[in-house]
Amino acid sequence: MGAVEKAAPVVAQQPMVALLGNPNCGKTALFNRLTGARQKVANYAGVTIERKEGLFTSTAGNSFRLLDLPGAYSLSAHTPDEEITRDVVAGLRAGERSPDVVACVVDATNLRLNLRLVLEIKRLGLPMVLCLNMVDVAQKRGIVIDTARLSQELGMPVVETVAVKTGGEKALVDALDAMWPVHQSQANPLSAIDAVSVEETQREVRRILALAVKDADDRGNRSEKIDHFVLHPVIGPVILALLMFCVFQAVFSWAETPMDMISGGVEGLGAMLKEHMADGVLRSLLVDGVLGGVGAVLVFLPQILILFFFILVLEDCGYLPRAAFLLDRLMGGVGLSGRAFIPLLSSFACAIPGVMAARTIQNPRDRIVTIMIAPLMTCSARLPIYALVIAAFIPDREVWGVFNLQGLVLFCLYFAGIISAMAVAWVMKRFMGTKRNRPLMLELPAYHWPHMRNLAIGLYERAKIFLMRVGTTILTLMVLLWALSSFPGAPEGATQPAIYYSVAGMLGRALEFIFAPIGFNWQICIALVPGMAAREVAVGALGTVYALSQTGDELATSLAPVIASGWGMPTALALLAWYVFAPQCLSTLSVVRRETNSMKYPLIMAGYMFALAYVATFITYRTALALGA
Ligand SMILES: Nc1nc2c(ncn2[C@@H]2O[C@H](COP(=O)(O)OP(=O)(O)OP(=O)(O)O)[C@@H](O)[C@H]2O)c(=O)[nH]1
Ligand SMILES: [Mg+2]
Repeated sequence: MGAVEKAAPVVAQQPMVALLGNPNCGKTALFNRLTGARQKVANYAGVTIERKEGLFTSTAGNSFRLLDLPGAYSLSAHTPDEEITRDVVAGLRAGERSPDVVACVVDATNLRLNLRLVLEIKRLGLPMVLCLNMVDVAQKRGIVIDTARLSQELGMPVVETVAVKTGGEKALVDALDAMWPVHQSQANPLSAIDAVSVEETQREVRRILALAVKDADDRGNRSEKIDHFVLHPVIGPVILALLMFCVFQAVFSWAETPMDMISGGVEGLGAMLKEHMADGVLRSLLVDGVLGGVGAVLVFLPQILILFFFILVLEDCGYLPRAAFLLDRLMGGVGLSGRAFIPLLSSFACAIPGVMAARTIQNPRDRIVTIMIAPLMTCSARLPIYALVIAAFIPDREVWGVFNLQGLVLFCLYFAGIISAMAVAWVMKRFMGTKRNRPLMLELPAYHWPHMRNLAIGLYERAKIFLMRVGTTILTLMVLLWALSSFPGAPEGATQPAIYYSVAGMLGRALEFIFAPIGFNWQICIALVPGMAAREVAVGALGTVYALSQTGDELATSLAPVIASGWGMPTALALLAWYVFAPQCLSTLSVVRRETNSMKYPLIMAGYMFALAYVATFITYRTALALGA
């Protein structure tokens, strides 16, 4: 081997270091710590699995490229994620440079599971360094690892890292520096891995563990004590429900001040424009189109961030896999596997990553059903609509002394989405024929306090995505809608506001035939048209439509009071029901087409969701009318 290495030339550009390891061992945390903001996120060519690459410069001034690979349990790939990881390290992916160094990241508290992959990768013969990550947790649990011995047994440098601590990555950087200059090398064929049986690998893992690791008696540790309650068959679900409940309460009560500040700012800006600009087309475009539309969506940033703050905290401290575990039985009841939990949970952010995450489900029927119900989970784009209508119609008061009524309604809307998703899954499973599912086997990580840096990065990314959408898609659609709503102008002797006679007004009135039975007026109908492209656009559209509907010269203040005086309670409830079900997101439908590689599923999805939406809205509206709400 030495002779071969001497002959190999030094890597010409910056060497490529690949971070590889089991899911959840801290690769991404390490990646973020090493690269900071110097990262590029894209997809692997032809598939929708995220590819993260970054750059970093070591203390010695050497510069490396870093690749964050999808987590894998084994190189004999079982899931599309694992396939990518295998192909990239083995240099089998066209257009993808194979790594020059593999930094294998392992969870130091779970070497028994993690070392198997290490041994597999070692057989590829690439230069390697082993990162014992989470040594902070290992230490606390009294796990003592003899790194020198481990390094000797594995035949590679072994370093200890704490990816969530400043400076916790230093040992890895030093180890990479020690490998400088990096020589070109070629991975052995994958058959080298298959040649060794799983049992043999397992035996080798046990042998090494016996030599290098002393595990203090693990029983009675903190996580297990906590899990005694959290995973309890009765107490567990109660805790889960309470937690979720508090989250939705907070979404309303904490967001109030920042929302007031944003809408105050938007209004102030509008007032300033009105004062300093002559009345005319440009002023109307800026005030009614841009500020009225975009401003109406922008105020929901605080609520979205608060919701994600909680989701990220729960994920980071290790609660989410437990929730999956708790819900496995519930999902089993409708014929879904617990594996569907993660895709469905992601769908609360947005159905698109959810649909893509369904790739990790091996059973094709389960996968299809999961994809089909993902858009029923309440995505963050619905939040603006829900929040707007709730703020306008649901009184902000206490119920039973503890709960805030607005939060309670929001909770119910989320719940309605979940329940109907389960019902649809159950029906689809009937149609497709049933098949028994194996119970969920999940690695439950130890609980730990969430890390500020991870939280901050997660929230920053959410905010960026939201603001990008506001600045691009929503802004464009708003300007377009403003144009459609402004021309042609009102005829002589008009009795209605000008928008009533515009192209959009005509369109809205035409649609009223379909939507009047479920309680929507022509303003809502207009807003639904651009709202077909993406849900939150409808809020902006209502902003524009109502800004242009204002008669006289008074300023269109925030939207909530305007709709509160314009709609009845039945219409408000009907609109909420509509948004629980309506398939108003073209991007989701196109991703479903791509992921299922057929037009059939997006069409079925759009069809069943429209039908559900219409029926649910009809019932809601008629019931509310009958009850005299
Ligand atoms: N205490 C502690 N926690 C860590 C450490 N490294 C990572 N974590 C936490 O472990 C969790 C998983 O980390 P990630 O970086 O997302 O793991 P990953 O390997 O990228 O996971 P996948 O992308 O799903 O394969 C996060 O909650 C981190 O905050 C560490 O060294 N110490
Ligand atoms: Mg990761």
